[in-house]
Parts: sequence; C-alpha cells; structure tokens
Amino acid sequence: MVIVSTASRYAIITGFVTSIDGSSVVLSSDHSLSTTEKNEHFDVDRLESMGTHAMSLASVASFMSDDVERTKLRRLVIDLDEPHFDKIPKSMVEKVSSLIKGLNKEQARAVVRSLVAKDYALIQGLPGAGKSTTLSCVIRCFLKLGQTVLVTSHTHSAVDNLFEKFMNDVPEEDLLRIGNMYAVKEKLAHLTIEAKLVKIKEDRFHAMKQILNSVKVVGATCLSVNSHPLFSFRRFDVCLVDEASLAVESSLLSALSVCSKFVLVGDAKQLAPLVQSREAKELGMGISLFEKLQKNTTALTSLNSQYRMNEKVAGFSSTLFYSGTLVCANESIAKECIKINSTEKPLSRIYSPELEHSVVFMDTHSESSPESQMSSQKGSSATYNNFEATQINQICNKFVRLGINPVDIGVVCTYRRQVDVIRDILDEKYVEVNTVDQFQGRDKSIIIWSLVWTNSDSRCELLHDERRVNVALTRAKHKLILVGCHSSMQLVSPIMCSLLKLIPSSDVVSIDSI
Ligand SMILES: Nc1ncnc2c1ncn2[C@@H]1O[C@H](COP(=O)(O)OP(=O)(O)OP(=O)(O)O)[C@@H](O)[C@H]1O
Repeated sequence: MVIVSTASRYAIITGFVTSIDGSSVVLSSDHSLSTTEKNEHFDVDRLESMGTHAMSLASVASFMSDDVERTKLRRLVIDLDEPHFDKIPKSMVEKVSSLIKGLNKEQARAVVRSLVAKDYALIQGLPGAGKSTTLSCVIRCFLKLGQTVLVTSHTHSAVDNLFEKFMNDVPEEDLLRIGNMYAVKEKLAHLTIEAKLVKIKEDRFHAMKQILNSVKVVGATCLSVNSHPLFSFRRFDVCLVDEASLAVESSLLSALSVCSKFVLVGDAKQLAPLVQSREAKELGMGISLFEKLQKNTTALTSLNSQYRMNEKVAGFSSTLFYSGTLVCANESIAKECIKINSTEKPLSRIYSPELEHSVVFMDTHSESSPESQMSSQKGSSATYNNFEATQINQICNKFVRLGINPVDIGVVCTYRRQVDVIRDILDEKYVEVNTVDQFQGRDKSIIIWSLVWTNSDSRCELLHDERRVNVALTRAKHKLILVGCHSSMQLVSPIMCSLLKLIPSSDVVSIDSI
C-alpha cells in the first residue's frame, strides 16, 4: 500500500501499486487524482498498514495541506482562534421554531448556537441531559435550512445510536450510512450504499454516483472519512461529532477538514480518549479536541438539567464533579425511586426503596470473612474478587424476589476480569454486567458497582481516574449500591475518599449485619 502527496497537499490518496517499469508506476485507488494540477510532481510513499494509527497519521498529514479550508481549520484547532457567531435571523427562527418546541431552554440555546456558529460550537452534555435529543434536533434544523451534514463519532455504535434518533423524521433518500452492511445496526442496514444499490438493476455505477452526490446527511465513523471515496469530491456544510470528548484529536481531523464548520458534543468530565502510551499521554494525546477548545468559553453551551437520576443519585456527581450544577430536569425525576413488593420491615438499607437511601455502601470487609480479599494476578487486568461476586449475586437474587425485573439491574465493574467472574456466578442471566467504560452513555434503574480493590498499600489506577468514577456514579436512575471494602476505599484515592465522605455512616451496611 502507498500514500500519494504533492508539494502542497499531503496524503491525497492511498492505493496499491499494480505495476512498475523503468518509466512509470501504476497505482489503483478508489480516490481520484483529477483535482491536482497537470504535470504536478507526486511523491509516493510506502505505507506499512492502514490500521488506526496509520489512518490517524494520514489524517494529520492531510490536515497540514496548504489550502484555504485547512489553513482556517488550523487557526481554530491549533492556534485556538476565537470562533465567531452570527445573530439569529428572524427567517431562521420561523423555519426551526417548530422543531425546537419540545426542548428545554438549555437544549434550545445549544441548538441555536450551533445554527448561528460560523466556525464551531461546543455542547457540553452532563450525564443524562439529553445530548442525543439535542443533537438530533440540530441535524433536523440544519436540514430544514437546506444544509448538508456529516454525522460522525469514534465508533459505529455511537453513529448508529444518533441516526436512530432522527432517521424516521428524514426522507430515506437523504440519508447515507457509510460502513459495511454488517458493521452497522440492523435497523440502519438499509441506509448503506450496498443496500441502496441492491434495488438497482442497471448502470449501478451511475446510480452510485448519483446517490453519493445527492445525500444530505451522511453518517460515518471519523476514521472511515479517511478512506471513503465520497470525501474526495464532496464537502459538507457542517460536521457533527457525538461523544467528541472520547475521540483522539487526530482521528477527527479528516472529518473536520471536509466541512465548513463543526459542532462537538461531549463532556470533558466523563471518559477521555483511551491512550495507552504513558509518554503520548504526558505529551497531551489524552486531551480531546473538545476539552482543548473549551478554553474559548463563548463557543460552549452546557446542558445541566438531567432526565436520568433521582436527586440523591445525581447529588453525588453534582457535588464532586460539577460544582452543584447538575440538576434534575423536573420534580418527578428528582423524586423517583425503585418500587418493590415487600412486607419485610425494616428492610436492609441495601434494598430500601426510600429516596433517602438511594445510595448505599455495602462493606464487604469482615473479620469473620477473610475470603473478602481480592485476588490479583500480574497486572490490573487480572484483578478480581470472588467473595464480592458472590455477595452481588445474592443482592441481585433478592431484588428479583422483591419484584424488580432483572433487566433493570446493572452491575458495573472497575475491572474487566471481574465482569467474567460475576457473569459466571450470576443466577439471573438478564442482569447486565459490564465495565465502567462499556456503561458510558447507558443507564439502569439499579446499579451495583463492584469495586474489587481491597489493598491499601499499592496504587489502583482505575479508582484514581476521576472521570471513570464519575461515569460509574451516573449510571443508576434510582438506586446505587457500592460493594467493596470501605476502609480500603478511604485510602485508595482522593476521589474515592471524597465520595465516601458524602455517604452517611448509617448508609454503610456491614456484611455482618445482613
Ligand atoms: N427536553 C426533554 N424533555 C423530556 N425528556 C427529555 C428531554 N431531553 C431528553 N429527554 C429524555 O432524557 C433521556 C436522556 O436523553 P438522551 O438519550 O438524549 O441523553 P444523553 O445525554 O444522550 O444521554 P447520555 O448521558 O447517556 O449520553 C431520554 O429518555 C430522553 O427522552
């Protein structure tokens, strides 16, 4: 595989060498070189692979090209030039007001700022505050104003989730989902080019060109923008990036380069881009473009009213991470609790349906149960706690006996290995067990957080990570049960210590008492 550049534009195409002789090199590529000058000098570099890193590198190289669009983009994302906004014209208000109607004030403001942005807008969505609801409205408004939209994110599932929110409100012929029919959700498979072409019997090449030229909303992962031919001949009015705080900056550059302006949606207090190299992290690769651009506060609107957690559950994250700004959208969300069928009184606080006891800690440390210690085999990926898993199984069984549907219970694990240990032990197979990272963007009525760690002498990276702690704390709608060793948690990290201070001692339930 090779990558082709000119003196002024890097990484114009990637392709394969099909033949070489003394005077020529023949390449095959799905992108055209027709936009380059005649007799231009081409540099052909060998590319070892087209994996994620190579694609990101190609994206950075192309971003450095000497053209008007990329020069403007570099001023925004490297020099951090202040973005500009227009005033909202009356004609625009008339066109979009019916679409904005169902939104709350913050959401409506975020939509309007996105529409009038000349360069970019940022939407910070606190947990459960309606990021996807807002973004899907932004997309419909742009369409109503006759603009074309590229919808992107770092994973297929994030793009699919957003598409699902608005696809029924947009004519099918205006939508294209880029990606293999089998990589995208079944519900969206009919929007891929493969599926659209199945119906066409004659001159498919012409039909494909027509589809690619006419679609108004295109959904693609940010890395696939590097390799899909559509982006070599079409630009879009706006690029919308969902979960932007999770994407490595370089992976977004190609998508931003083919659009006139962009809207990033995310939350810098939730998970950051996953960067394994410590050196790269120290050099800033773990800082997302979303977080970096927040320096320009004029670009930022924040969605603080959330529709997920009751006031007790939300209060923890609000106090620890958002200086009290994360609030419940209305009174019924604020007061909602689990509903159970029990005549048993008093019920242990673990199972209590009272709002007051929505967040409890089950302390597994016990002199009479030395088996409560975790096990660790070489590195954190193999850290688990069998005793804690057994306790969690009992908690789930009891909730189900009390009338809770198992699909409304989730077990969030600090460690990947603990997910397998709990899944093996669990009697209720419809209880979902997953890592904190897998639960981002999702919720359950009851969340049981398996903390695992019972060691106070060594460092536990995962429980030092404030963003990961925030995600774990904001998945429960009505009841959050932390299961672990209370004394170890007080020492494991400053954030866990601050968290425990918010749980009254009466809501710390000892294993010996149940
Ligand atoms: N303005 C609104 N009025 C009523 N309900 C709303 C409003 N906005 C969002 N919701 C509801 O809040 C819930 C969360 O919305 P949504 O899925 O858009 O949130 P999100 O911010 O994308 O979630 P996450 O934090 O998980 O990423 C949904 O059930 C949605 O219907």
